[in-house]
Amino acid sequence: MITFEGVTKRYADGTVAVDNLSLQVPTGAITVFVGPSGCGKTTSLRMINRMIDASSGRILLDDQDVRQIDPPTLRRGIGYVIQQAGLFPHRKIVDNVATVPYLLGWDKKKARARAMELLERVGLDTKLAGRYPFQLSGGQQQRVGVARALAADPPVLLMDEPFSAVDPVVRTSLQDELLRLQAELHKTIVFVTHDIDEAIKLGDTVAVLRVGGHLAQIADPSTLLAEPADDFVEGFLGRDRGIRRLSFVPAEGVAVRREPDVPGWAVVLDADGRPLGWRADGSATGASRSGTGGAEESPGADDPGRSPASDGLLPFGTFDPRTDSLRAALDAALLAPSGCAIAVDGDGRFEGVVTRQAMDEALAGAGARRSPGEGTASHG
Ligand SMILES: Nc1ncnc2c1ncn2[C@@H]1O[C@H](COP(=O)(O)OP(=O)(O)OP(=O)(O)O)[C@@H](O)[C@H]1O
Repeated sequence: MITFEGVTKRYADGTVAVDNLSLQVPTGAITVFVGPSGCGKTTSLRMINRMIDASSGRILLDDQDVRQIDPPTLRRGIGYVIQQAGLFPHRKIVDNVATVPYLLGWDKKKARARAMELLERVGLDTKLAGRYPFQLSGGQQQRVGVARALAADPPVLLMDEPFSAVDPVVRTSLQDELLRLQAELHKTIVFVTHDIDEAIKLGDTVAVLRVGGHLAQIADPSTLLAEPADDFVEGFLGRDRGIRRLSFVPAEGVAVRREPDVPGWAVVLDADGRPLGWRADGSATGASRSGTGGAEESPGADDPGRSPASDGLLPFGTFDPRTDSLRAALDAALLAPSGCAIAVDGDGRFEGVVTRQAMDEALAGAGARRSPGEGTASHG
């Protein structure tokens, strides 16, 4: 746990970057500091590892005031990742990653072995180990930056806009990779961004700051979207809050009808029981059977030369009620001409359909729930 207790930072020119900030960063989870430019995010982050010292107040790492720990010792337990990775240009990738182990006096072989392991962990081909930073793409360099921060296995990771210099596609994959890593490593991560969507995707807890280093609100993303504390937070969250919040409501509560049809429409399955598309009732050319597991089978299902379109099938959307969010279920419904989502298992096999009424009820239920900790659906 990292605790800010009435922390203020006044720079030499009198600028108050952070003003009486009090908040808690829970152990083993991702806490995001988000807010507009100049609101004191970076200053707050850097006070944790004492790259900047607070003017007043205290920051406790577990129960110890960071001012009582000398900076090199403190930073050994705190990984740090910055925008554009900040790699040493004249060191090979493997040696960049092994920087902290070398500083800690590990022998070269052990430090390099650790570096290779970490390159794999962050999704990089170990063949890149012998290259120099300029020979890597921006996204690859960011992954190296994350690997380097993790090298000495610090319990705390500080990440300052680490993904903001890469294009949106690479950024999404870096975010996904961080969530995957965190599910294994359970580090205490403080992540700074000005992008509210990134904050909502990555944060277990999101602290919204306003200019002057004031805490506007701290909450889990679902609560933040449902109950912004004031107009500033509401404006910063942007539009579509209601829809975005559905990402945090699990789809498992949605009623699934086991039969493969709804009034006017039938689901057509292939021989393995995977959906091929919707067919309007009355246009069916195959034998129409109903009942659990008795979906209508497409006449062209086993013929790879025949596309669903050539069988007159219409688009469909699927979701897995065990792992997906209500937003994914709603999206699946919106993709279908029937207006109904198709539930599938982990192998993509048909399980049932969600009638429009069932979807309405699920959405109404989601709207009624306002308490934190309501959902465990995966982020995004
Ligand atoms: N060394 C400094 N001396 C004086 N003022 C500073 C110094 N560093 C930062 N500031 C000011 O402190 C305020 C907070 O800066 P900080 O970098 O913490 O904000 P930020 O939220 O991280 O901004 P951004 O998103 O633009 O990076 C800003 O007004 C900034 O100009």
